[in-house]
Amino acid sequence: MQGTVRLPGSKSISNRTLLLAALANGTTRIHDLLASDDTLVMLMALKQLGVAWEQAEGTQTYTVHGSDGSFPVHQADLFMGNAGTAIRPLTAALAAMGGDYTLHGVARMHERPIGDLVDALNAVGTRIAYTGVAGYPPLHIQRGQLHTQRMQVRGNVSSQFLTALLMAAPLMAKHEAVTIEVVGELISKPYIEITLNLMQRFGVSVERDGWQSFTIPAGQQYRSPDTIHVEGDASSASYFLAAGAITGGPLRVEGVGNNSIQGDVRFVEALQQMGATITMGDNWIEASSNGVLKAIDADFNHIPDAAMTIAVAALYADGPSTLRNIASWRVKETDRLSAMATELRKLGATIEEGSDYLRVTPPAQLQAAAIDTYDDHRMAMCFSLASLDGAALRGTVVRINDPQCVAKTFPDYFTVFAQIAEQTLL
Ligand SMILES: O=C(O)C1=C[C@@H](OP(=O)(O)O)[C@@H](O)[C@H](O)C1
Ligand SMILES: C=C(OP(=O)(O)O)C(=O)O
Repeated sequence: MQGTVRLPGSKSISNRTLLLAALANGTTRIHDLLASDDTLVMLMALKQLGVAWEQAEGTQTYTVHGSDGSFPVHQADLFMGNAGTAIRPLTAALAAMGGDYTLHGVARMHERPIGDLVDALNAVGTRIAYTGVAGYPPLHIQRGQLHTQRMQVRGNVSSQFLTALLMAAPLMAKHEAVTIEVVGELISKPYIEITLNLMQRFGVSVERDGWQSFTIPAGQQYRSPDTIHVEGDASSASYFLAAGAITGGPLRVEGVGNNSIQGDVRFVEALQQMGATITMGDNWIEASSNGVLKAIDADFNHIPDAAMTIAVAALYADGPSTLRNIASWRVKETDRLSAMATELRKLGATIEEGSDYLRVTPPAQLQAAAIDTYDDHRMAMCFSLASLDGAALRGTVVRINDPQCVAKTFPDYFTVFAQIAEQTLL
């Protein structure tokens, strides 16, 4: 498969930028915001909270009028879909502001943990209650009495809890510094770098001691940087880069490159280990190969989303591959370890599913299969790769059930995928 794909905007950067712009002093113009379910959830929530924004017609340029640290509306019932990057940061920001808010989402959102974040916040005086099952949304937030100089949060279930506290911290550090300590292990670390980078661009600096503690000096206010340009999504890039590696390519993605602040660009290191050739510019990445992929055995804790793409690319490798340290897969859009194991087996692979690892032994010949997607955009996108001709394989008939779930982060994924496939055939 050959060609060039212009990537949609990064989900992680889009939703962080929207929230920071909404909290900031001043007006922010955001270019290339991701258009998807997850960003729509954030945009609609901000509108309900009284934050004014406009979309320039026919573009993904948005102008957000910052509320200077305090949303105008103090009572709201907010639908968060299944967007972790919306519910977690908004919970912390709204709890810090105080008001009367409920946050809820789709059924799966009510099975995704949020207890470590709620514990961290309630320990310093916020009032967040569970209206369903303890530890999970829906949540009810009321006004509390804050004493936030020292906060503690666990980071072994999701890094988004630390991200949420960091982004809300300037609201709580008006007169005294706030220190956030990470208790135990922290997973998905590169996402914290995205958070700190964007906070910095909005004028807030954070002092850090490695991954252990983060101090937000008192008296800082988010200030609009005027303009923010959202990079292409590095996780979305992984499907096309893997397609280049599986088929020989070259396949190029535009929108991310050497200058990216997203940890998922490190997906290319895994492809390189598998024998692919990667070239990169400031704003593009290209993958090609000689059509033979090597098996890989690696820790994927730093790139949990893009790692799903490796699990499917492993079908084309020359032996068994092992993806380690991916327990967080179990609490995302679906139990991804179990879903991945079930669907890879349908294609003929031999799978060992551990509590926090997956071992994929490719079959001699892929079998045609109908793949279930579990309302998980990444299941739909990464299994599209199983339809490709590897060097040693003929194209396989893969049916993707319920493909519309890609709307979470990449609504026209299958149109783009089909365009590249057709161009290659011409
Ligand atoms: O902060 C972020 O933007 C994200 C962090 C990761 O979650 P965990 O920290 O829960 O692994 C990732 O899987 C998610 O898609 C986006
Ligand atoms: C885990 C994901 O999403 P969320 O931001 O909802 O956690 C994902 O996009 O793979």
